[in-house]
Amino acid sequence: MNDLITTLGNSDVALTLTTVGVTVIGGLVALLGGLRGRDDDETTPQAPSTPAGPGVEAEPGDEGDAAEVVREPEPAPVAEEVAPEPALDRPEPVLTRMQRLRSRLATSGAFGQRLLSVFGRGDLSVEDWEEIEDTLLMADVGVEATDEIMEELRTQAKVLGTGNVEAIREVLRAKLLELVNPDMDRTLALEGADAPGVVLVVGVNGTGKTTTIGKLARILVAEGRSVLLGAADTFRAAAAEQLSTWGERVGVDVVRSDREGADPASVAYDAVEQGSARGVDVVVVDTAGRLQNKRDLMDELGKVKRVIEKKAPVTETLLVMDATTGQNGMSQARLFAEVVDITGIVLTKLDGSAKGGIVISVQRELGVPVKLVGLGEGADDLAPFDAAGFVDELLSSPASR
Ligand SMILES: Nc1nc2c(ncn2[C@@H]2O[C@H](COP(=O)(O)OP(=O)(O)OP(=O)(O)O)[C@@H](O)[C@H]2O)c(=O)[nH]1
Repeated sequence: MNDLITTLGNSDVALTLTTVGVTVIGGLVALLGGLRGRDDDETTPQAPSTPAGPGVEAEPGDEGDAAEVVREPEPAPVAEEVAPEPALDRPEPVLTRMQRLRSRLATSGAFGQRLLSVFGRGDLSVEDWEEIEDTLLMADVGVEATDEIMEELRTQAKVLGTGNVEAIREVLRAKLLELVNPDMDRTLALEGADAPGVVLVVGVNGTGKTTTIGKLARILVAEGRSVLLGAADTFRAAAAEQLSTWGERVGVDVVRSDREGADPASVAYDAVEQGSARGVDVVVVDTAGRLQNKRDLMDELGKVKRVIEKKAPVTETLLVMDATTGQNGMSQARLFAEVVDITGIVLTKLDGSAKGGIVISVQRELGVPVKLVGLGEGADDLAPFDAAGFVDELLSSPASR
């Protein structure tokens, strides 16, 4: 019908037919919407994105007709929700995305560059060494790793001379690389055995969990995988809405309950069950991260995981962490790690943080690799974490970027 509308739109007669077509679509959509409204108490999958949206939007001169549909008194709220459905996005390929994001990472977390500028002063005073230590601590590298780096720098500075910035850059590069650990396996486990891969996403609300899932869905779609999302953050209805919006943009369905406070484990189960039935490659499940106390969290996340695993094993459990929250974020991360087996960390908001060192401290603390980094609010601002690239950017001079 999409093609039909687009083709017919080139003649006057067709314009009339198109108008009828749009109205019929609007009516059907309203009908479906009405049914959905009555199903409020059930966990219902979102209707798949209809391809009519792009066709209708591409039609020049159709705006008035579409607006008419929206103005109809009866179906108005639903038509309003569905009629302006955007054309499917074409997610940016991962490689392009990484190149674009590297400069943003550099300008935000470049504490390495600040350290090198101190060495550029030549003979270092006690105050200069303190400044180096403070810079590392302020960047959330952590006390232990800071001690290690300081020791290495003091030793090597004696041998190489503090003013030899290029040689010190190499020392610092080697040490940071060792601490970031390029040997950790950062691939996402997305392959289920005779079942979809299941990615469970946990973390405190506000860290960027839902946004990250939206961005991750785009990456997976760009890689040619079929995806289904599960909105098991039932604590806040807006979270499911937000997830649906992300899903619609790349043509990914969302299994959700419209009832606030529905059982998260049952939504998660439905998502995995439907994912299996449809034969999708990956199901990504969003969860609520309220932290009233450890017991509640353990009960809720534990149950979600147990119930999902009646259907298929969870292949990847990602902890989403806000890089700007420093030590507070670290203690939350520790708590989540006690409650579920974290297999990877997503570090968000690295663009707004001068604390790139959190990569080192969180990996060291949890023994789990940072697998993805969020570098902005844009749809394609999520990239796989690349240890060597990260360290190089920390140390690169602004002129070389
Ligand atoms: N600058 C920046 N902002 C981000 C990034 N990731 C997420 N955000 C923003 O952080 C805010 C919170 O993101 P959400 O995805 O709603 O957080 P959440 O953890 O899902 O929280 P709930 O929806 O309450 O469960 C939003 O304004 C996002 O746009 C990032 O990498 N960089």
